[in-house]
Amino acid sequence: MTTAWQEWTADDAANWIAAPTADDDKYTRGVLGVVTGSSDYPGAAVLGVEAAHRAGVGMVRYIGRRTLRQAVLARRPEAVTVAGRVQAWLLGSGIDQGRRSSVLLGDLEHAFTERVPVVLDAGALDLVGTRTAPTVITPHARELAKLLTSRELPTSVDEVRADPGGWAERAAKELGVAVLLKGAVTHVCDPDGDRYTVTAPTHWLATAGSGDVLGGILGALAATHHRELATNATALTALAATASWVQGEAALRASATVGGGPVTALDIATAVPAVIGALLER
Ligand SMILES: NC(=O)C1=CN([C@@H]2O[C@H](COP(=O)(O)OP(=O)(O)OC[C@H]3O[C@@H](n4cnc5c(N)ncnc54)[C@H](OP(=O)(O)O)[C@@H]3O)[C@@H](O)[C@H]2O)[C@@H](O)CC1
Ligand SMILES: Nc1ncnc2c1ncn2[C@@H]1O[C@H](COP(=O)(O)OP(=O)(O)O)[C@@H](O)[C@H]1O
Repeated sequence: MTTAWQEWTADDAANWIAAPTADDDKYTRGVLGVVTGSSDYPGAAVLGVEAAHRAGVGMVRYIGRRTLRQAVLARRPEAVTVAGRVQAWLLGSGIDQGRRSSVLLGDLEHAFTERVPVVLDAGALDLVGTRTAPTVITPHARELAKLLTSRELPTSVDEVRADPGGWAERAAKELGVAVLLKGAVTHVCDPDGDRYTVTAPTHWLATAGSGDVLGGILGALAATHHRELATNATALTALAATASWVQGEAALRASATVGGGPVTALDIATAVPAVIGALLER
């Protein structure tokens, strides 16, 4: 029997926020490794790292070429640009799949060898299934259509948009990973049959870089729940729904501060701590 899609709520999201304790340090709280951005899209690297910090990760290790490291550090001096151990990876935002250098491809593939949870976005989506690490993919409709077509499940962006839940489910089953399909209603599901929708509370969310912010939030949540994910990979699905909920609520809050007006991706990231604070108070 197929279960209905369940709308993710504030109470659901509140169950998936990890607050630090007296026993914690930055490492136990979770370190997120990030391989994102490119000379075409340096901003995606900045936005993802910014959002991860705002979502309460212990530390971010950003891996990328010098100009990207400089851009990230200009916004977030807290970021560490030295390779080392991480508890989760965020890969691909702002990367063009067709223009990956061998060094970049090496960095992306190396991330997979560690068997820690991986968030795959944009230019790293094609790596799905190449390793067994717990994985969540975060495509929009066009990216999902392209990915499925490349895996001998031909479809089009129009077909995905007409039945986003159906295609998200098919992708989860075919690829064997959790899927977060972005849209005005975001569909999150996994091969085990967990199925959640997250309805955007404001359409101002649809702004350039908003998805890069989502990737940072989700990466941070995966890193801060690394212990739980080690024994329960399906937690990644709940964390993905939570990240989408936090992103939407942050956009709503940011918009409220300007009388319901427009927000930028950076505004969304900046509003994330207040959303997390409110969830912890519930
Ligand atoms: N600040 C940053 O660093 C940002 C970085 N970003 C990063 O960018 C990367 C690419 O992500 P994406 O989703 O934009 O690209 P993609 O899936 O290839 O789709 C392209 C499609 O869009 C269409 N299209 C283009 N212009 C259009 C127009 N004016 N009006 C209408 N349609 C238009 C175009 O159609 P065409 O022009 O070919 O007809 C094509 O179908 C990704 O890595 C992401 O992380 C973003 O987050 C933004 C902020
Ligand atoms: N009409 C809409 N209303 C509200 N949110 C939307 C709408 N369309 C898209 N979104 C959200 O906006 C974000 C766009 O992300 P994405 O497509 O990756 O763009 P970008 O690559 O510019 O970051 C996603 O989180 C998606 O769920």
